[in-house]
Amino acid sequence: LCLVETCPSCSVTVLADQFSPNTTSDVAAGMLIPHTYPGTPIHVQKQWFKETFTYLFGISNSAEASEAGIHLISGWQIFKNAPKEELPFWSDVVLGFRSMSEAELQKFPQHRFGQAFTTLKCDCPPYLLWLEKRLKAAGAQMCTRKVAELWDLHSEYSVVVNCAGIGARQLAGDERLFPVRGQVLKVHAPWVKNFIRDGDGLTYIYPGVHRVTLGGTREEGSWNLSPHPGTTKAIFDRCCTLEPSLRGAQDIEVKVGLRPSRRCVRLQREVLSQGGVKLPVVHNYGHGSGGFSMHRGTAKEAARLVGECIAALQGSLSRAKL
Ligand SMILES: Cc1cc2nc3c(=O)[nH]c(=O)nc-3n(C[C@H](O)[C@H](O)[C@H](O)COP(=O)(O)OP(=O)(O)OC[C@H]3O[C@@H](n4cnc5c(N)ncnc54)[C@H](O)[C@@H]3O)c2cc1C
Ligand SMILES: O=C(O)CCC(=O)C(=O)O
Repeated sequence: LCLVETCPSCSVTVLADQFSPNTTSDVAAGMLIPHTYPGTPIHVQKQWFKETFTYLFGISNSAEASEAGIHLISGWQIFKNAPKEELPFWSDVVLGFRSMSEAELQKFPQHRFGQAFTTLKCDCPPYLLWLEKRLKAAGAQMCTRKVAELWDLHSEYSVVVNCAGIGARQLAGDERLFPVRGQVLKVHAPWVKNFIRDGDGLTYIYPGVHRVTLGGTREEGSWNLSPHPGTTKAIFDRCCTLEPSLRGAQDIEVKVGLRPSRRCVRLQREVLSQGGVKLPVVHNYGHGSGGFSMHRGTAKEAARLVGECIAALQGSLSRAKL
């Protein structure tokens, strides 16, 4: 969508073997809480987060908010021990970041420190459907197709953007990309209004418009997409320790997704070439635990790189004419 908006003269086709609701992005809680990519400078990560926050904040303040599933949400991140950094790099991007008061901490007797703030949340299938609707309205084609090799696209398209998530491991032959399995529960508990996140990142309660997401797990290297019943019970018990009223939650649905993890998001141009024929590719994958938190910022950079590819193609065409 960002590409269509940046380069309205491009004709865009989205190829995917799975669309919503069958992608990793549909499993996510969709919270805007950044994770740190060790291989990317912090100022770049902050910029991606800020661009994403600003974009979604605009939607949350518009008449589209409900259909897009975007809303502000307030809550607490709590710690048993003092956090490594008192002020995370994103503390001045979210709204009203502050230390929790003693009175607030009384709700969490096992935790001694906490941060309170307001951030944004995307309700995942509705947000993805809203993006898809806007893309189609802008004239983009959606096509269900598994791509075996990026090169297979060279005769049909001038530039390829690779946003294949964990699928990029095979598609781009990238062994630095690995799955971090996450199991979550989606439950009906409409009385839960605030988010609660244990600072260890393992246990979280994220209320959305219709369902509350309870998490979670982070299992590096696991490709197993089947829910594990023992893990479901453990997640539920951990969340009930933080928010005992969840014992009354109903309609528990279990979801598993594979976070496409890497030291840094791969946002890069590459030119594939065979027998003198060239295919420019822009990679935009490896968002790990932060795909929602960073998506608009990384999409803007990917769209800028596509602009460079188009300029290079136009340059070589005019040279060929000369
Ligand atoms: C349990 C869980 C909770 C999460 N919670 C959050 C959160 O609260 N906040 C946050 O910021 N992030 C969260 N994440 C992370 C987030 O979900 C990911 O970073 C994000 O979904 C990655 O998006 P993507 O578009 O790169 O990948 P995907 O959503 O997996 O999309 C990749 C697309 O490429 C297609 N594809 C792949 N290979 C091929 C191929 N060879 N041919 C054709 N199509 C192909 C797929 O079918 C799919 O359509 C969570 C992840 C999990 C697992
Ligand atoms: O880490 C969080 O709190 C948000 C959820 C998430 O990003 C994840 O489970 O990967």
